[in-house]
Amino acid sequence: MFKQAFKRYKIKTESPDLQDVIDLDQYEAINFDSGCHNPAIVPEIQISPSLRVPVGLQSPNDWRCYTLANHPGLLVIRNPFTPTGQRYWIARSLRDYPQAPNYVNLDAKHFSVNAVSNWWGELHQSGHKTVDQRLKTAMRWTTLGYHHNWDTKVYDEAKHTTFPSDLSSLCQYFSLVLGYQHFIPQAAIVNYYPIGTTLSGHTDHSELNLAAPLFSLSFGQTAIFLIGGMTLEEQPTALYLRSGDVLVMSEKSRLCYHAVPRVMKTHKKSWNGNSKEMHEDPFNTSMDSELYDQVKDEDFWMPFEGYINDSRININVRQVLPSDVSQIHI
Ligand SMILES: O=C(O)CCC(=O)C(=O)O
Ligand SMILES: [Fe+2]
Repeated sequence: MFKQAFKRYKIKTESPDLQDVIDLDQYEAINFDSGCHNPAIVPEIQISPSLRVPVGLQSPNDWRCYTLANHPGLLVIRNPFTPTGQRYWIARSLRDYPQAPNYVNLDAKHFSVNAVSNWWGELHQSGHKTVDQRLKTAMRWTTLGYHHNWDTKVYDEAKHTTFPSDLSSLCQYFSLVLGYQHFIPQAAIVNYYPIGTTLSGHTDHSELNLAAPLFSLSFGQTAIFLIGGMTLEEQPTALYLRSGDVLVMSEKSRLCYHAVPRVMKTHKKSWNGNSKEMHEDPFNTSMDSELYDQVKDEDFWMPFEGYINDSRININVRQVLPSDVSQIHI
């Protein structure tokens, strides 16, 4: 069931039938227009009044948060970011996160040492369009914090670097707003999806702590995301994940099969536009405030725009260890 659905959306030669793909924006419009109660909207998010909103996010009072009736534990916060906030995370994911000592999929056999250690810096050096294009599309993932070993599917205490504190604060904020008191971001995979690339069906079960939620941030072009059940036999649900969307896999959905069969061009560039900065007293001091200012400048932003115009970025954040454990014991 899962594999058939994956193939149906992936199909390249013709455009797939998108009728069954859940569009949270449409869904809300239809239900509000007809005045009926929307069962997919999580009725209320409990927000602690003492929590200060990080820079680059809208007030949680303005968030729209959805859950799917047949996938308990799956939540989507529909783009809680401001345009500048999106630009900041896009720039961090491209310029900074792929830098050594973080791990990337690029290897020294096929790419220069500089490209492996500083992909974005290297990308604009060659002066050749085809060389740049090859390097641009070759980047598929970087790992942060505990680095997942894709072959053995284990995390290893020896392969551990500092988790970026800005991303940690952001995800901790999301987790607190949603009522998870003890979430500690310890590992992240940043996935890069040039249009035409996919991620096939899998479950994420390598973490020692499978009770903790998983936070998945989407930026750039739109994904069709498939969420299924605990086995590949169950029929998955398809939904659009758009730029800025925050997907949370918790409880029953934490170990469900999921995939990205397609990345589609969007005409709504929600990372462009005026950010209504709503508070003067931003709390996320771990953010790179220089970068936050720079991304507002169109000249500085241009190369990032060039990348995100035909790619999607996903930042996938997990807690690896049980809350009372400080390292992986071998
Ligand atoms: O790109 C996505 O939305 C999902 C990525 C994912 O499932 C993963 O990194 O494990
Ligand atoms: Fe996954």
